[in-house]
Amino acid sequence: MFLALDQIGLRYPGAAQPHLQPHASAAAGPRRGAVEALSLNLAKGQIGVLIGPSGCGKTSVLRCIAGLERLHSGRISIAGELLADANQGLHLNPEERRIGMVFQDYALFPHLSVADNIGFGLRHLSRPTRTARINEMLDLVGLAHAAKRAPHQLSGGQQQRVALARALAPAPRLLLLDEPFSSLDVDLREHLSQELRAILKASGTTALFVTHDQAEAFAIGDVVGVMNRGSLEQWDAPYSVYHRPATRFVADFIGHSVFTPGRIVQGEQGPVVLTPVGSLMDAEACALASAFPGGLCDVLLRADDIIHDDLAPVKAQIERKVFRGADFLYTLRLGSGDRLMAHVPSHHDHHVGEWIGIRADVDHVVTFAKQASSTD
Ligand SMILES: Nc1ncnc2c1ncn2[C@@H]1O[C@H](COP(=O)(O)OP(=O)(O)OP(=O)(O)O)[C@@H](O)[C@H]1O
Repeated sequence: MFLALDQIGLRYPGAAQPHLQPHASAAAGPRRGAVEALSLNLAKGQIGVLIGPSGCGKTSVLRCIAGLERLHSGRISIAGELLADANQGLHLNPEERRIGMVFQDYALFPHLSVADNIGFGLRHLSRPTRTARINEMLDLVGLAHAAKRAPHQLSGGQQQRVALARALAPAPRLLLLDEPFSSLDVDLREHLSQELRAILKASGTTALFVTHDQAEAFAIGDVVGVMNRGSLEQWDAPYSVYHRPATRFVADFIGHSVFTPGRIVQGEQGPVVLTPVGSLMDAEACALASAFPGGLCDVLLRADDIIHDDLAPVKAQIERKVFRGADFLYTLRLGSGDRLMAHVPSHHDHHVGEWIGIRADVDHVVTFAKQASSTD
């Protein structure tokens, strides 16, 4: 693998990090670090994305790779070259790693033109080579017309593209991007995330991107990783992270979903999960009844899995609704008391308190061991 993180750990000197262990007690074991035994791989040219709640350690992982933090444990290599190894006490300095970084604040030099910003890391090159590379980067990010402008004469999105071009200009082996679009508005972010992916692919750049935004993660990443409390809970294709969450945390964190009580029984064509919204089948991947005591489990039901259907025998009462443009996100309560969520096209504008017909249309049945409270 091109980029390999092997069981890396990071502890900030003197940091108590109490919120990393909200229920900490002597029985909870040793103090957790900001990053704990985290492993991941990226192939050359792949784009990886890390997402997770605030404080879970995403930025810390990037800082370890960049060489801004020393590893407490584990090792990091690029193309087989060790950059850091806690056991050997090896730690290459950031400038020795040939890694580019793009941050949330574009950190452009205000007194330099766009072209000179992009050429900043190329001062060791001859003038013609440098100019050619700057022009190549300007074309890549679609800013050839703005070469002579100052950064303040550009929009936020354009400035971020200059920052990207500047980071790519020295042809880093790896590009790290830490929430580069977080100060931009939603429409622009969506546009830029597609553009970023195209630029990274066109230049064959291997990249690791950090974001809070799931839509952005899915739009950009070849591989998406979900972090929780310093650990990586899943590192997988975006489709799998959404449809085949490896842990309950990932299932809960990604998308709008609830866990509802279910019971797995053996049907003629494979396991069937009995739920308050009907029987679900996924012969290929559903857990067997024997996976849980008595077949009792919690079933993941995403808002996309619940279809509003007036003719459906199962009825649910609308508790809350949020208008999202193309659809409403309804929070529904069944007669049994179980809660569900549903994305319903916005022309189905029902009132809070109304009962509507629903049915489940689940392609991938995901089950977990039962927990005491399974409705939220
Ligand atoms: N320099 C530091 N010294 C001590 N603790 C730190 C330092 N930097 C980060 N931390 C702690 O390490 C943990 C992980 O922080 P990090 O910034 O990596 O998380 P994050 O997932 O990137 O969060 P966010 O999404 O809010 O940026 C947090 O508990 C944070 O408070």
